[in-house]
Amino acid sequence: MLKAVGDGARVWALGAMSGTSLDGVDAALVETDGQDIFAFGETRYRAYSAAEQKVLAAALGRWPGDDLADAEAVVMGAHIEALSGMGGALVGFHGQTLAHEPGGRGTHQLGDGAALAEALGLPVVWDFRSADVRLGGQGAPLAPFFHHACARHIGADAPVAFLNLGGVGNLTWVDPSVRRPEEPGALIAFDTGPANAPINDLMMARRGLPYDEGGRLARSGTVADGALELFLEEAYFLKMPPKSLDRDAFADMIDLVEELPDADAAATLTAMSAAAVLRGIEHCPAQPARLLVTGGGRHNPVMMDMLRAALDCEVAPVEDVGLDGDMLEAQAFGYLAVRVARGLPTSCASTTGVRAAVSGGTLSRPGEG
Ligand SMILES: Nc1ncnc2c1ncn2[C@@H]1O[C@H](COP(=O)(O)OP(=O)(O)OP(=O)(O)O)[C@@H](O)[C@H]1O
Ligand SMILES: CC(=O)N[C@H]1[C@@H]2OC[C@@H](O2)[C@@H](O)[C@@H]1O[C@H](C)C(=O)O
Repeated sequence: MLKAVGDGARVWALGAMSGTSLDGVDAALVETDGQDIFAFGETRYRAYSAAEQKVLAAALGRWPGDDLADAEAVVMGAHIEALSGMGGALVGFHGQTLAHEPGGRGTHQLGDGAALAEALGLPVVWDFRSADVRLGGQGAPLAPFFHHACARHIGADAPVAFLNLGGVGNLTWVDPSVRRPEEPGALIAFDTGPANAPINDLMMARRGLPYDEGGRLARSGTVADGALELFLEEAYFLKMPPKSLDRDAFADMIDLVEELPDADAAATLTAMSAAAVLRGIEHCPAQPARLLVTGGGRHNPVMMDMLRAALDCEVAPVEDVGLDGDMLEAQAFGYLAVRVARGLPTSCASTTGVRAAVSGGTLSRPGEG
């Protein structure tokens, strides 16, 4: 099987992502040779229960060596359930990010790829971020090489940008005329700032709800310009890419809206996330023809309207070009797994700041352990 993965032919790869919002595991099949995308296949979503989310939330900020047995059992159990029986020639297993300090202690994605390979009977590529960090990179974002393939897959003939609005936001500017993602000029990518995480935290603190469904609370409020201006003074926005963030890097921004009524606070946090994207676009070489939005934030019409009001380009969910915004990250790690199995790079200076293009990830085969 691995020979087939290694020989350059197209294969079906199974990708799995458990994002920073701790909602569940996304799993998706993608057919690729590690360069081009040929087809997208079955997808699955396995939600974490409230009890599992609690275990994972308690593990956030922890590092290898800490007692993480309960959290690891949650991550492994959910992935085995999600991925079993889906098929594919190999698996790309992101794991659950618990901590991310690329300039400090490193980056930590919980999950044991060797154990997953045993459980599924398939080769598993995992620990995608550590090698990049060891070589001086941010270890994130890693979806950009996949975004480059997506831009070519959808037939983009001008620069286009992908925006993922998850807990954190990340932006990839792609010039599809540059054939290989690691070539100069092909990509610029970085985390824009907070996206949904602060809004979710506010909703939980004030209303006991996980998120602002449809942006309804924000829609009924007024943006506090003073708080927005203070937020935009954050040094992060002036920093040139590449740059990346931990989920809670902006947790203090909730203090900026502490005195505001609920609706105004929600409107202001939503405006902050949109403004962070605008600042991000200013770091791109040119305004993209289109901003294609993926991740849960594309379901928030207030956030989408704020982006449309601030940007000159078309702002559309990735569904408009036939992609699946709930599964793009899972597909990305399936695609990246094939690149790792074939020794192709998964990040480079313009995506993570790594010294030289690197193929980041560990390959574990069943029967090795
Ligand atoms: N209908 C909706 N209305 C408003 N917000 C929504 C809606 N659906 C999802 N969201 C937001 O999107 C979030 C989930 O986004 P997503 O699944 O992309 O995050 P993630 O993949 O866990 O994060 P990351 O990409 O940072 O790892 C929810 O927590 C919520 O804030
Ligand atoms: C360290 C880590 O897990 N980062 C995530 C997180 O979620 C969004 C943003 O922050 C991005 O940097 C990254 O995920 C996507 C999938 C990426 O690597 O492209």
